[in-house]
Amino acid sequence: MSAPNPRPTTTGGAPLRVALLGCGVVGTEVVRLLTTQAAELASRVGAPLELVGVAVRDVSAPRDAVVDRALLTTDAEALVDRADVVVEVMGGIEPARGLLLRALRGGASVVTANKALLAQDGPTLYAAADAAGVDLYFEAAVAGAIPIVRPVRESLVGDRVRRVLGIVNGTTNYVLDRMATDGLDLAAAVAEAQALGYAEADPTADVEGHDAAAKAAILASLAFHTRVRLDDVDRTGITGLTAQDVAWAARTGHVLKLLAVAEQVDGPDGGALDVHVRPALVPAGHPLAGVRGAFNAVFVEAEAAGELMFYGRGAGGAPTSSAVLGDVVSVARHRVLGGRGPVESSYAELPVQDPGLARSRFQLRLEVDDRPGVLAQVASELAERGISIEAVQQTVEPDGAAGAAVLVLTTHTATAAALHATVEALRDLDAVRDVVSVLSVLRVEEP
Ligand SMILES: NC(=O)C1=CN([C@@H]2O[C@H](COP(=O)(O)OP(=O)(O)OC[C@H]3O[C@@H](n4cnc5c(N)ncnc54)[C@H](O)[C@@H]3O)[C@@H](O)[C@H]2O)C=CC1
Ligand SMILES: N[C@@H](CC=O)C(=O)O
Ligand code: NA
Repeated sequence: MSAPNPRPTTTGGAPLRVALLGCGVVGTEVVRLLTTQAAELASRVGAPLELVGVAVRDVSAPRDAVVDRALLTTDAEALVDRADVVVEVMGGIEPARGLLLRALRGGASVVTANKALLAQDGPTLYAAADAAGVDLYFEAAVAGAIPIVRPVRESLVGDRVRRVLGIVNGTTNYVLDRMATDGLDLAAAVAEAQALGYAEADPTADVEGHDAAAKAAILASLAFHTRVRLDDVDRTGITGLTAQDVAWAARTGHVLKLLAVAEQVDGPDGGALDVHVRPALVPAGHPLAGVRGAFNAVFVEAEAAGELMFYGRGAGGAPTSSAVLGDVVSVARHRVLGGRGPVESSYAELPVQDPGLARSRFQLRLEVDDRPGVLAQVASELAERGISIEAVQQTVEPDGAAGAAVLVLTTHTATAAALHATVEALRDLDAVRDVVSVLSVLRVEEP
């Protein structure tokens, strides 16, 4: 028989009071798990979890039957004040920020799925949690159900992460997948993602890359022990992509994905961070290319561990509620047993690199005059700026303009600044009718 636990309990087995802020797609599923798994959760925590209230905007709005209407309140502050654990799934900056600060300063532990808030003002929340000696957990904020915050913050903390590559937005992955496989247009695919509960309240946050940028900032902060904020992330969404871009990706052996990338680049004093979100051409054989629908995946390259991939459902009420409940159990256990979990560290304080200095391979698609000497002119503009060409493909499209050819150039690694200067110069050439697209190509590390 094992010895009795010598650590003091803070509750003596009394129920822990849980307050839920927000009862939408995720909140409803959190209520379902708290209700249907109550007995098992109590065993895992060492004390019952009692849902003491659910803060909503409108108590009379229609709700899933699993939500006990007697728990609904519009007085979120009063609810926060009588909770041991506050679960925030309302989203947005205010009033979520004020409520979570109130909770932390009052000594409650906090679980949140709110990546927008963490990426904008995480350090204020972390400081409040530190000052009060309580937990602030947020596994659901990055890649939904996939355990990635905990692995990066805890499991890999003894290693040195070099690069994190993520498909971290389910909506945009769903949209790109539907465009590639079913020929849907962007608006129709976004409407489907909204109906399935993947999209943010304002889906612009998804398609313009803000949601992925928030997750990139959180992952970069954890992986590189540096405070990276939303504004530090160089961001491009998917609204500029066309059906042709998606089709050409396939023709050149790639799949178009919206990637969130955080990488430590070499340089003096430990180097700098390149943190960006942008559509990228992923070679069809890379594990990230096979991530379909609303699934997410985060590919981590670490010095000792090598390559790791975390894959699963990154959006949707039920998957996200799994991550929320995992955190609720962790913080509740800490309250029962005493102590708190690992906290953020930002000792490295690496600067974030100027986006113009970021290096990538690129693919340019041009519409050019189909006549002798044009390829040489184009190649000379690249050479003039030190950009080396890896591959060239030229075709005359059956439905193309008269006398025009499509030229697809893939470059070796170049800086974004050199590439953009080249694109401007190409646009000025008489023989170049249009620079139709400029896309990054994922750099694949040799094993
Ligand atoms: N839906 C998903 O797949 C995922 C969502 N998240 C995050 O979870 C959070 C919630 O997302 P969803 O449930 O999808 O959003 P939702 O829009 O379905 O639900 C949010 C709920 O909070 C309520 N709310 C907003 N402000 C309020 C206030 N001041 N007082 C009381 N209630 C208020 C809204 O009326 C709504 O019912 C967001 O931070 C989101 O980014 C994270 C991972 C996945
Ligand atoms: N809107 C987000 C939800 C999860 O964070 C997404 O589409 O991934
Ligand atoms: Na997660």
